[in-house]
Amino acid sequence: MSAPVKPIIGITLGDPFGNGPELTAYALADGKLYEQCRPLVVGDATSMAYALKVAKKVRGLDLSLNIIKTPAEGKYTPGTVDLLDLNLIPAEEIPDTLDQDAPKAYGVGACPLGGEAAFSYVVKVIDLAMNGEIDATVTNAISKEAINMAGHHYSGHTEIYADYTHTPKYTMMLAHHDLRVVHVSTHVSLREACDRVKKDRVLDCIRIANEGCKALGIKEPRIGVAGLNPHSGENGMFGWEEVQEIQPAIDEALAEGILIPEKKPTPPDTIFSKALGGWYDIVVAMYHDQGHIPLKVKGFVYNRAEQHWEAVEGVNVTLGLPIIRASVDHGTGWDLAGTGRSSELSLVNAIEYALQMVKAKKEA
Ligand SMILES: NC(=O)C1=CN([C@@H]2O[C@H](COP(=O)(O)OP(=O)(O)OC[C@H]3O[C@@H](n4cnc5c(N)ncnc54)[C@H](O)[C@@H]3O)[C@@H](O)[C@H]2O)C=CC1
Ligand SMILES: O=C(CO)COP(=O)(O)O
Repeated sequence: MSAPVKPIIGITLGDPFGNGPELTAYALADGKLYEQCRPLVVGDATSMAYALKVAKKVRGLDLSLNIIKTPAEGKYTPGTVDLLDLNLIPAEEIPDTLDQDAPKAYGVGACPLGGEAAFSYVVKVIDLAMNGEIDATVTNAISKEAINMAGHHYSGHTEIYADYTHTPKYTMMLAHHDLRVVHVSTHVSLREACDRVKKDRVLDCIRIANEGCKALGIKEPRIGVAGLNPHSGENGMFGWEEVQEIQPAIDEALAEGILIPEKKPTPPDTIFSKALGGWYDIVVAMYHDQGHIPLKVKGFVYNRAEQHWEAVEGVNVTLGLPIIRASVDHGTGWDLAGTGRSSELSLVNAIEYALQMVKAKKEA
């Protein structure tokens, strides 16, 4: 019997002056990954080649680069990084500090060149997935400032993916192992976020959260729905959104058979402690930081005495798309990018999540 065909996971390099290239080198240095999938990097050969040299210098890793034009040309064997080269970053644009004892941060930060390249990698990987040439996509961090400097007016990957896949209803999920959260709104001001707490959007997010958990193989997802105001408003004393918008959305979701154990908005200050205690498979948060802060408090662990991040874990998944997208949940890490001292855990988590979704999709 022939071995099953392994899924191709398209991984974008992210901003070429950010941490994506070196994290990709570290994640792909794990030969075991190749037992489960065929990783295909979408980016620039110049950036990847420099990151491989950093990986060799800092961690002693010996990886070779296979520059290809189509996914079919990949070797997909441990020790080789297969890269679809979009050829947008000239080698001389990459600050080279390899002759020093420890490589220094690029120090370039957000710029139109990096933004244009990062945006192009994302568009390319979406295109490959939409055409069925790859099975899932995983993204490294882009800088919102840089893509906007390059003239691409999006607030992040989520909106780019939604636009290029023509998806009207979607939401951002963050996950740290079994702790998951989706967001009613993301990159808008806090004032605007409050205005966006509307029954229809909350209901859409509950439905997408339910389907998203099923896409991860969870048969009967249990959903916690956060309130917006302190103590969920105390029946209008501290705001009416729970009464006027969130409860009606919950009632409709319950009528559709969706499992919301508490049947009402849960006070936001305790919902994540309950989620950690196993009350829900996923939480619906009312705005960006309500969901992001608890997930990053759990996933980002800083050792102040030794002055370094011990863990930067967590995954960002866009739910509601016709294709699979999982991502690191940290940013470009400008202060460390280029030094080889960033942690690849979040990228490894994202690849694992993408594989879990590919498997659940096949079994559905
Ligand atoms: N997934 C994405 O595409 C995201 C992109 N961003 C972008 O990243 C840029 C910088 O944003 P910041 O708010 O500074 O967040 P950041 O996550 O880049 O950095 C926050 C802190 O975490 C550290 N850090 C980040 N990733 C790390 C890793 N893998 N290993 C070790 N330490 C790590 C950084 O060095 C910094 O001290 C912005 O332009 C923003 O648009 C921010 C969040 C997510
Ligand atoms: O900035 C992020 C989370 O705050 C990541 O957003 P995107 O996944 O949309 O790029």
